[in-house]
Amino acid sequence: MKIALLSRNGKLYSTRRLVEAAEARGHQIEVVDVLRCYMNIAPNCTEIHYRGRKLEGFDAVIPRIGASVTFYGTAVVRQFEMMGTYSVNESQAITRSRDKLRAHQLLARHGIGMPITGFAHSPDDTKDLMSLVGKAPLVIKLIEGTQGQGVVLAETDQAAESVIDAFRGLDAYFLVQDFVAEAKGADIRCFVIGNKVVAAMMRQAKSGEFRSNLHRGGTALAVKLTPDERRTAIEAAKAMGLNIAGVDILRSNKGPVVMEVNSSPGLEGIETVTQIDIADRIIEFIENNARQGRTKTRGKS
Ligand SMILES: Nc1ncnc2c1ncn2[C@@H]1O[C@H](COP(=O)(O)OP(=O)(O)OP(=O)(O)O)[C@@H](O)[C@H]1O
Ligand SMILES: [Mg+2]
Ligand SMILES: [Mg+2]
Repeated sequence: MKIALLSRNGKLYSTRRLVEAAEARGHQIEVVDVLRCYMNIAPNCTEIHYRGRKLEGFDAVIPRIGASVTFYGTAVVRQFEMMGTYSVNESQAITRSRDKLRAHQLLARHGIGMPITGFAHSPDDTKDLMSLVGKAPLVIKLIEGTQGQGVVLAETDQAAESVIDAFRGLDAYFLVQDFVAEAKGADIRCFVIGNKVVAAMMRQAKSGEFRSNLHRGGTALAVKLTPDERRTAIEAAKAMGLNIAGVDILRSNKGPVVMEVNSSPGLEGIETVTQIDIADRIIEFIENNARQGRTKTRGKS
């Protein structure tokens, strides 16, 4: 197969591993910087150009779209889909999971467990919104944060109100969530490929911190999932329409609750901790599923 790996940086661990795995399985793979793709958008003529040449003949695309380039990155993936090229994660699915508001609505619609979550626009509704979600401690997070940035724990109702006012002052969209204290600063990253969880790790926040992100000094170890956790992760990925997903869940008193679904989950932490060759499993999945024209996006050329 000829595979395009959409990634901004060929030196990243995940990018290097996917290239290695594809080549080891006898495929041709090219790392393509998504921001250097440009498109000819005309009736009955769908093309992508890259550094002075036309990109063509690809059997599959692996999108690794960073949060800061979602808008342009998904447009490029959509263009590939319009050309009939199979994308292992579709543009629509990436867009769905990136927007935390939309993602939570979809999870709720599918009856998947999540922390009690509220959204509001007007400052006049802050008090009532807080009463819907429950009493402090509350977690307040920006809709488009990553690596734990913009995720705040408010220990009292007063602190919660101040944080909400501050976010509003910045014109930022955020959600208000019930704090799952019983998770004790640990969350579980489930790596889903197709309809299987192929690897999982638990991330524990450093002491004095409630955010378990490795970027915030958390540590990771392999973990055995319960059948309920496994099912929840698979259903969450399916609700987004993602074939490859990193589903983050918390162990709450009412069972597993999903915090977010990542469409470009990193490989470094989880491959290191579990010693599972996830890159190889991704390429294997593509071998079994990539077909010309297998995309839900309309308007194939
Ligand atoms: N409702 C909650 N209850 C308890 N802990 C929480 C809650 N929400 C978030 N956390 C903790 O804060 C961390 C960061 O939250 P979240 O994953 O939502 O933010 P993020 O900025 O999107 O991070 P990521 O880099 O994983 O995308 C979580 O990994 C978890 O440890
Ligand atoms: Mg996130
Ligand atoms: Mg997270």
